[in-house]
Amino acid sequence: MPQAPPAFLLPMTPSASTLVELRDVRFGYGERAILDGVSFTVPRGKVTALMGASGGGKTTVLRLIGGQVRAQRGEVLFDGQDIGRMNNEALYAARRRMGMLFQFGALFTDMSVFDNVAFPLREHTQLPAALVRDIVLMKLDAVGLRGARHLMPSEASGGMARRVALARAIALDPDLVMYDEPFAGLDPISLGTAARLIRQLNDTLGLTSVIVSHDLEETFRIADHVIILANGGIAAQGKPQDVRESTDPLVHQFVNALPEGPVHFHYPGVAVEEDFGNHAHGDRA
Ligand SMILES: Nc1ncnc2c1ncn2[C@@H]1O[C@H](COP(=O)(O)OP(=O)(O)OP(=O)(O)O)[C@@H](O)[C@H]1O
Repeated sequence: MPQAPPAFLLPMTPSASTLVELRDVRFGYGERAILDGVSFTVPRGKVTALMGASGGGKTTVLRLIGGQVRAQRGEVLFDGQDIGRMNNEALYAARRRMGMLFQFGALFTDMSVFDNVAFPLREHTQLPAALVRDIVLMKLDAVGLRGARHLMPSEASGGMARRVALARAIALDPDLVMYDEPFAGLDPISLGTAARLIRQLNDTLGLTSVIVSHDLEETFRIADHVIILANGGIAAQGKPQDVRESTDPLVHQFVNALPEGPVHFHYPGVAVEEDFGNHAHGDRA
């Protein structure tokens, strides 16, 4: 009997409803696995929130999708193609379809708001200056900052800077936008504005959004799909309401922000009675 070809040789057909899929992914820095056996899908056209305790590997998932790191096992599919098996050319092409907004969305401080948003267009396209100008103004308009184009980043508030970074992230009309902690450090009003903007841009521009955030309330409000990472795997995924009502102890601890539960407050170490008053270990710290 002829043997079936190995799974990775089978052609992958992009799914109409899924833009990103992780299948049984393992990844660790060094020996320690940060993610082990992680599988989930990011539905096309929706806002997906990736949540979980600090250090649980959320940013690492974004880096796997962006191809900054490669899975040590399993597959990370973007529109049906395995990011981990792409050559540099294919990877750059895939990345051009992704907008990334990392923590505090660092702007180039020596460039105006306009030039910050124009940067990816000038860098990655041959568009004439007049068209670049129109696109930049359109993107700035989408985030409510067309009038602020001449400002330097130092003249913008934290919330405004975040919106400029967002305009820059969508400059090349990506299919996917990934946000790492888009609400960190924002006051409640700017936070609400940023959240609504993410939702609105997702829907009006036909994007797919992935948000890594610790802000439960705001994130649950705007997300269609929530994935909770814990202990290297997926603790829960589904509609925000379903996840909120989960009876799983770990998910319950997380969505109710309880200090104790399956996720421990203490970093693993020797027992407290072994550590205090015992100088035999010879620890200096
Ligand atoms: N470049 C690196 N080298 C070694 N370890 C790393 C590196 N980057 C991250 N880690 C470790 O990997 C784990 C997961 O990090 P990651 O940033 O993905 O978590 P996170 O869920 O995004 O955390 P947070 O919510 O605090 O941002 C952490 O324990 C972190 O210390």
